[in-house]
Amino acid sequence: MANAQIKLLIAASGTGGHLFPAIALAEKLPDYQIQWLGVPNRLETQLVPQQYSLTTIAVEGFQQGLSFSSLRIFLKLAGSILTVRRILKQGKFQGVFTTGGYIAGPTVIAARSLGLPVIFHESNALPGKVTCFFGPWCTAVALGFDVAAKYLPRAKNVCVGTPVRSQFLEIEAPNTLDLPIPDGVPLIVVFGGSQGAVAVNKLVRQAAPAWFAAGAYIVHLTGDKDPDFASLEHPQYIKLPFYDNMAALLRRANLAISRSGAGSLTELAVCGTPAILIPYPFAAEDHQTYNAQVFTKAGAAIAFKQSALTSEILQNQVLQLLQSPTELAKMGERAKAIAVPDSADKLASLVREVLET
Ligand SMILES: CC(=O)N[C@H]1[C@@H](OP(=O)(O)OP(=O)(O)OC[C@H]2O[C@@H](n3ccc(=O)[nH]c3=O)[C@H](O)[C@@H]2O)O[C@H](CO)[C@@H](O)[C@@H]1O
Repeated sequence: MANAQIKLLIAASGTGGHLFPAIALAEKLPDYQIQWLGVPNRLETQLVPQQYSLTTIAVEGFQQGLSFSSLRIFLKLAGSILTVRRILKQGKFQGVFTTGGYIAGPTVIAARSLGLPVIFHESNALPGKVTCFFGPWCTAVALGFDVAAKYLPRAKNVCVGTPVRSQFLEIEAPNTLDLPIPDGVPLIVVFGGSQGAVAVNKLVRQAAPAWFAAGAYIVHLTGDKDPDFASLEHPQYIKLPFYDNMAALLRRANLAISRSGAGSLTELAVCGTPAILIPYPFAAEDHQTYNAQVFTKAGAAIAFKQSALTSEILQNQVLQLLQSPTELAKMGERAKAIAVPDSADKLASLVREVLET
């Protein structure tokens, strides 16, 4: 089969953690015809259309328990399945790739009911409900962390790591940081996933004066929903709602303070950045705690439960680490040991194996 004729539907929607791995995969398949399936008003409407044609459908997740609302969502799901079936048939697609989430349900059902292969990527250490339910029906389930396999005993699992954006694989990235950080000063980078983390932001602002006094600079990526965005000003403090050049920033950072979404962790590993992790306490099935455990067990990060963390504890932990560059370097090395820098290649090989043989 000539590759030019292979048509792949990518169903990836919502946050950076779902979109960036799918974009990284798509970039490794330049000979494929790729169409994107997403949801209106989510991040894909900003990130995808520059490169790929995007079709959006309305999907929602089920709430706990049965109610009129779940009946409405069930009818919507049935409608979405029919819509995706029509897209797949009309477009003559040969297969589907998805990174999970709400959009994966109707997409997997539609594709499998038409006999089409599905490759599902699950980036978290604890697979989501959608992955556990639909994984066994998929042709292959690609995993970000190998510990996830034990939760998917009936799926055809292949551990490939999680693909990162191409900027993380460019050797020149360390020199492209366009922020005024002097050479040689300790740099702390704070970020809370693709949407920011207001609770972490608050703790960091309270703890920051002692870090400034210790000579550290802070780049604080707050997200765009922080009501106190403007409340801290300091010559050693740079605040931004969002920053694109994460590879250069994480490589320059001496320490990161972060949520433990799979995308963020994968990038910390690829950059060898030591981290303090504060898992998002309301993430589905507390999966960010499981992600963080992969890094704490490896000695690559220190994790705190948000409910037990005060600004004093955070302040002292950071000061202690800043005074121990050797320990920070060791943590960075251990983070690098977890990384799978060629993950996008591995995932692309898996897609090709499924669709071309
Ligand atoms: C709240 C929640 O449930 N989040 C989930 C969501 O990811 P979510 O997108 O929230 O978080 P991730 O850590 O996976 O990804 C964040 C991404 O945003 C990027 N970034 C962030 C800030 C910034 O200024 N610039 C920037 O580029 C990071 O570099 C990273 O690539 O899906 C992931 C994959 O299933 C899960 O592991 C996360 O737990």
